[in-house]
Amino acid sequence: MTITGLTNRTRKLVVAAERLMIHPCTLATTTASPPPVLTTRVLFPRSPSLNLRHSTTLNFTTMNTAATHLDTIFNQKKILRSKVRKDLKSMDPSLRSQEDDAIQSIVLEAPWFKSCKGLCAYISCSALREVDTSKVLSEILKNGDQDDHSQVSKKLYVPRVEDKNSHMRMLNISRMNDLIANSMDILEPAPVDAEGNERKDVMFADEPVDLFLLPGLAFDKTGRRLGRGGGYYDTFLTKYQELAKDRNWKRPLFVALSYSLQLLDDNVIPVTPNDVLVDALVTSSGVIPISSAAREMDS
Ligand SMILES: Nc1nc2c(c(=O)[nH]1)N(C=O)[C@@H](CNc1ccc(C(=O)N[C@@H](CCC(=O)O)C(=O)O)cc1)CN2
Ligand SMILES: Nc1ncnc2c1ncn2[C@@H]1O[C@H](COP(=O)(O)OP(=O)(O)OP(=O)(O)O)[C@@H](O)[C@H]1O
Repeated sequence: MTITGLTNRTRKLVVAAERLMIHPCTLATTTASPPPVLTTRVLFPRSPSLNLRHSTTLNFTTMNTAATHLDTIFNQKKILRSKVRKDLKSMDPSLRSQEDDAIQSIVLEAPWFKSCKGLCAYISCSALREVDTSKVLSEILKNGDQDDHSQVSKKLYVPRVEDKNSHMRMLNISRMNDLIANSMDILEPAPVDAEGNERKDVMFADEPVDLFLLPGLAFDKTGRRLGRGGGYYDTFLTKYQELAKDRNWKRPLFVALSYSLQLLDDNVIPVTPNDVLVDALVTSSGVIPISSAAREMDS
């Protein structure tokens, strides 16, 4: 069997399984509750026949073992997502609004935010109980005004889902009116602006972005992030990292915004080799720098 002819989902699984063989991932043996967390390293033998770049032949026994392991991880993610969604739904609304304000003030005051010239940020969706980004976004767009010189003016790119195959683009907007609700009720930009011009896609921009503000369901202090399961962000962040490397650009900072209840004990969040780690978290208590890049930016 060859890699060509596989469905998109199977191809993703094959690539993840191949990476799993090369970089065995950590499988959390407990889910969201209860701590303490014990983690098991699951080791798979390396198999030269699994390097798809050099061979199109798959070793099915090894592939099946890896696929079963991945299925277990995806199931654990699913269970954890349900638990966090439930916790978010029962979060006290006044606590939520306090945390929304605190997190956004911390972002607006952070040196890495103030100095950034371009960023990709999510448009928060209250139905999904995501940390609010509306104040941050309106501050950025206000800075686009010619009369406002209080901060470095920033180019803002926001997500647009193109299809169900984890394909998302980040398109430039200059006002909130540029947005319309999609089928998931998330605001996103139309591909063309009011004048009929194609919106700038960050993957084709001449200038890099310095920062990503990331959504998610759960996070930990080692940089793990549990998304909503679409694979949109992991796919996008991996591609953007490759672009930055090809162009010799500084890698942007990946910063996730988290309510306190979304910050879980270290290593409880199951991960696969495709999951991209974040550099820092912002909670209502402050910035949690994780990577060395984040520690440098925060000082
Ligand atoms: N504000 C925001 N925009 C975003 C994302 C996001 O997480 N937040 N995305 C990040 O990928 C992409 C869209 N992906 C999404 C994936 C799932 C759901 C969603 O509604 N999930 C439901 C469960 C649906 C189900 O299980 O069938 C939920 O989480 O409650 C929304 C957006 C791009 N834009
Ligand atoms: N059992 C499975 N086998 C193969 N692929 C799966 C399985 N379960 C989920 N996937 C796919 O893996 C991809 C990544 O899922 P993952 O759980 O890592 O997403 P996520 O990190 O929560 O999402 P995001 O990156 O958007 O924040 C998705 O495209 C999903 O369709």
